[in-house]
Amino acid sequence: MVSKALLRLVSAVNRRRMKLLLGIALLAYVASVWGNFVNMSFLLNRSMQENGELKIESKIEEIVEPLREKIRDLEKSFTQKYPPVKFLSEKDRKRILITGGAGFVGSHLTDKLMMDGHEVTVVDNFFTGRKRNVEHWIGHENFELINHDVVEPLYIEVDQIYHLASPASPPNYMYNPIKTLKTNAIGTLNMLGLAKRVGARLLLASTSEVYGDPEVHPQSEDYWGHVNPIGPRACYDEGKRVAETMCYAYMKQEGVEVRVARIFNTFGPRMHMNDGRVVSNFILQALQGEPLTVYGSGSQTRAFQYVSDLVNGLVALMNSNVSSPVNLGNPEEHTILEFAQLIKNLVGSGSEIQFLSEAQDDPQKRKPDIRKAKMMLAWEPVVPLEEGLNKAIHYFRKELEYQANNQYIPKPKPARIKKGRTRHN
Ligand SMILES: O=c1ccn([C@@H]2O[C@H](COP(=O)(O)OP(=O)(O)O[C@H]3OC[C@@H](O)[C@H](O)[C@H]3O)[C@@H](O)[C@H]2O)c(=O)[nH]1
Repeated sequence: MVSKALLRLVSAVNRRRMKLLLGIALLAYVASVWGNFVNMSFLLNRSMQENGELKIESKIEEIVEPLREKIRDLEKSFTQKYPPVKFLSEKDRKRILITGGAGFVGSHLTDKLMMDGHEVTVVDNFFTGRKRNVEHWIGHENFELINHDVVEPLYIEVDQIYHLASPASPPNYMYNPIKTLKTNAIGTLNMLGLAKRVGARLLLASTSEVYGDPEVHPQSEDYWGHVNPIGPRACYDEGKRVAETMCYAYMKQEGVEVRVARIFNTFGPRMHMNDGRVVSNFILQALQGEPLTVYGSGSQTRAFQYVSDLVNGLVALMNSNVSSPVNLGNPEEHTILEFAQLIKNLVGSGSEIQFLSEAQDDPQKRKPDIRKAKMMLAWEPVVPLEEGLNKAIHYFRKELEYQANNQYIPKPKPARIKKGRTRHN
């Protein structure tokens, strides 16, 4: 009896304990489920938040990255790297003035003389020259750019003057004939005056156009030429002829050291898109699928030199002791029609060839006799025509892209005389 009662008591106690234990276990379970739930929702919340933050961050990144790039570009332009420049001792370093130094030929000459280690001052009135042609030197300690018209006097200390300032393409020099005459006459007078004052040597960039429409072929330096003094080209032809006359008057009367380069047709990168000469016209027309405009029958001939050959010739002449005129050109002669075909092929263009009326007083044949330059300067052109043309084509292709990005594509200028009165100063 007693044992049974005891057993009941123990099991009753156990039952209660069991219930208690079960209760506690249940509570613990509920607590843990609740805990997990809270944890999970916290994690969920956090990941959602992180996700949102990531999205915002990537959005910000999208906006900021182009700005960062702009800052990097600006920093680069402040710490500009220049093309490599040789070091020259004080004794060998010259102070050189290049008039028309921002133009097509002038800017290539600037590059050469800067890279050779000289101090170069470029003077340009930016009629046909462009700052873009020399912008890669701006800020360099050996370089200076002056916006100045050579028709006005210039006072500066220099050892050598390369006098290139003048429009050179027929449409440009015919645009304002009086200004062309003033530039070549008064401009050259001013530069010779400067050369005399400071004891500098002056090289005149003369032209094959002093031979006019030649009756002698090929043209050597002793040919006096066949120029129409009142024709549309006279402002340039006669302007350069009088510039040559002035050089030799200053040499004989004042002892100024002069060099005269008679430059034949030249082409290459940095010709102006609006230049209007045959090479830039044909290349631009071929690249844009427009007809190649041949003036006259296309049987007139020219011989074209690449600009780097010319620049080497100019420097060789300046530093030589040859004071009489020297032809600088490539004697490989072609008809203009052959030339149009060659450019069409090199560009791979389907453009047609269009024959327009002949330009007045257009020289019918031209080819330099370069025996003098070969003998006295040990100079001759080395860049083959096709190689030079491919470089020019590459340049104009890039220029067209550049212009397209800037929403402006100029059309080549036709070599026609402007009617009516033009302004000049
Ligand atoms: O679109 C054109 C442009 C020009 N031409 C012809 O191509 C020939 C060459 O003409 P350019 O205008 O290139 O040059 P030009 O030979 O007439 O004058 C040049 O001579 C030598 C340099 O001193 C000067 O750069 C420039 O005056 C000319 O017969 C001209 O009539 C065309 O058939 N089509």
